[in-house]
Amino acid sequence: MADQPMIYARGLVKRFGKFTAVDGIDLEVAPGEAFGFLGPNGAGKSSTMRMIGCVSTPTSGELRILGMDAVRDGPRIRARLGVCPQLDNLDPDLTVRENLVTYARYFGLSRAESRRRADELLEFVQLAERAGGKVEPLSGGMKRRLTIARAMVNDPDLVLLDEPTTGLDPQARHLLWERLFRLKQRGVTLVLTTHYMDEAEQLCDRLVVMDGGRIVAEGSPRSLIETYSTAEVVELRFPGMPESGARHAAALEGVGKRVDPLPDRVLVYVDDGDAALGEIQRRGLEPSSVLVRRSTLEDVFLHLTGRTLVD
Ligand SMILES: Nc1ncnc2c1ncn2[C@@H]1O[C@H](COP(=O)(O)OP(=O)(O)OP(=O)(O)O)[C@@H](O)[C@H]1O
Repeated sequence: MADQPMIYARGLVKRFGKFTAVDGIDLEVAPGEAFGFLGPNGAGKSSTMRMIGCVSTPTSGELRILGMDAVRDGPRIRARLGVCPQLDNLDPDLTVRENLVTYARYFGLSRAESRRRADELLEFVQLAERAGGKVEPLSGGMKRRLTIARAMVNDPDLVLLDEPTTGLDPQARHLLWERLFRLKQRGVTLVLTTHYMDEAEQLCDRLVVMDGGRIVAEGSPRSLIETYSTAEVVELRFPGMPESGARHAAALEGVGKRVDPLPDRVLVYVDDGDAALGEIQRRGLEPSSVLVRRSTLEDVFLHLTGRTLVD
């Protein structure tokens, strides 16, 4: 049981009519891992998560969650999952604490146990002082934290988070990441979807990059960057872009390992940013702005698909 994967999928497919949203994916998530699905809108991340959460039936393929069959054992699996959906579905008529207590009661906890569990979780997500207030006035970040607390009510083995920080401001995102990191430290297996490369880099031990319903790459953030990108990226903006982009990209050929013209900038993939800047100067190119940065998962995605993660 200890070595059994939390999630095991082989040839997993989800079709909606003739449309294939998830196109034969293989997955294994180990206990205690923080695992991510990174991809743009429409990549098939949510469709996969809904099958893992046993609220959507696979069209074909094998899917085992916590060692059980996702189709046959749905109710038993769901009882041991924590689910944080993309849209918060908190009850606006209840107080913050009552949202958790009501949920805990579904899982068979007594009223006293439910209140104790709710207070402990509100402490954990730093909402204790809002316990008696209504949900409505909470900020977006607070509502997300409350949704995460609710997902933890049944002390789940596996927590599924669908785009946990979409729509939140940077401060709220960082606070949420910090709390999720604590959960990970407690040994909870986290599975999340995101189209934010920084979120995937911060939280995930391992991830799959999804595009068009398929897995296009898999590994740790670091190994993906090492495999599919270079150590550094030089970002150059030129006057007259986007029209002048192709011309400037051609003039940059050979400066690094790869040149990618985007509408608003040209990316040059290099091992050594300083050496590349020297070469750019020698070639007499005159960008209006220059930035040297380290490679990210966004660069990996661009390399694999020719597109950016977020439009
Ligand atoms: N119930 C449905 N009926 C028909 N098509 C669907 C349904 N659910 C999802 N799709 C389609 O399947 C594709 C994958 O959707 P999915 O929500 O899994 O993508 P995603 O990667 O999670 O993107 P997002 O970030 O927008 O949630 C999309 O083209 C979507 O329109």
